[in-house]
Amino acid sequence: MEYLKWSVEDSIATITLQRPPANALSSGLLRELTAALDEIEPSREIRAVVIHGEGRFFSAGADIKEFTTVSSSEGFSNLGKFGQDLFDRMEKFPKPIIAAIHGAALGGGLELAMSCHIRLVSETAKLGLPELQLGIIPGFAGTQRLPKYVGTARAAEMMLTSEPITGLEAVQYGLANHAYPENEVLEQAYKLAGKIAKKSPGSVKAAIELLNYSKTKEFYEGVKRESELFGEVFVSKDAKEGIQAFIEKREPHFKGE
Ligand SMILES: C/C=C/C(=O)SCCNC(=O)CCNC(=O)[C@H](O)C(C)(C)COP(=O)(O)OP(=O)(O)OC[C@H]1O[C@@H](n2cnc3c(N)ncnc32)[C@H](O)[C@@H]1OP(=O)(O)O
Repeated sequence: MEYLKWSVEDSIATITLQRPPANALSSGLLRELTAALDEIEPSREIRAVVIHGEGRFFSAGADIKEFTTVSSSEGFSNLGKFGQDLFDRMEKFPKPIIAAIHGAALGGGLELAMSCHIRLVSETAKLGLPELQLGIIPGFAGTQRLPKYVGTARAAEMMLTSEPITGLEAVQYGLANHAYPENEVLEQAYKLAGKIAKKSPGSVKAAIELLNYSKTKEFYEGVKRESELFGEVFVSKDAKEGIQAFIEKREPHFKGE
C-alpha cells in the first residue's frame, strides 16, 4: 500500500495514514482504506482497530489539490458518495474502531474520525469542518454526523464560520471521548482498545449494530441530499475561487456566482 500501512499486534490492528504532508484523503487513500478494512473484517484474530495519522496531523481532509482534476457536478457527487459509503461501513464495522487524533482532523479528516466508534484527541488538536472557506460544503456525511455529536447550534457555528475547535472543546461538546497531551494519545488508544479486545467479539459486534439503530431514515435522506448539493456547489465559480485561493495560500473572494 502507498498511502497507509496497517499491522496487527496483541489482537489490535493499527491503521496508519501515511500521506505527507497532511494525510489528505485522496481517492487512492480511500481505496486503500477500503482494502485494509476488507482484510481486517473477516479476521478472527483482530478484536479492535486503532486509526491514526503519521506526521503533523491526523488528516487535513479530502485532497484539495485533487479537486482540480474533477470537473462535473456528477463527478463530485460520486466522490462524495464514495466517502459517505466508506464511512457508513466504518460506523457499522463489526469491530470497534478508535480514532487517535493529533494535530488536525479537518473536513474529510473529521468526517473519517466521526465515523469511528470512539475518538481520543490531543488537547490542542484542531477539529472542524472548514469546507465553506473553500466555497464548498462537507461531503462525507459531516453535515449529518456533526450535529448528532455536538447539537445543531454548535454544528451550525462550526460549519458556517469554518473555525475549528480544540481537542479539549471537542470533549466538552461530546465530539471526542477524552483528551490527552499529544504524546499520550496513541498509548491511551491502545489501552482502551486492549480493554475492548478482552470482551466477547459477538457481544461487541451486537452492541455496535444496536448503536447504529440511532441512525434514522432522515440520516440517509440527509446524506443523499448532501451528495447532490456537494456536486452542485462544486461547479460554482465560488468553489473554483475557494480551492484556487487555498492552493495559492491567499484569502478567497466569493462573489456569489
Ligand atoms: C468531502 C470532503 C471535503 C474536504 O475535506 S475539503 C478539505 C477540508 N480541509 C481543509 O480545508 C483544511 C486545509 N488545510 C489547512 O487548513 C491547513 O493546511 C492546516 C490547518 C491543516 C495546516 O496548516 P499549516 O500548519 O499552516 O500548514 P500548511 O502549509 O497550510 O499545510 C501543509 C501542507 O499540507 C497541504 N495541505 C493541507 N491540507 C491539505 C488538503 N486538505 N489537501 C491537500 N493538501 C493539503 C498544504 O497545501 C501544504 O502543502 P505544501 O507544503 O506543499 O504547500
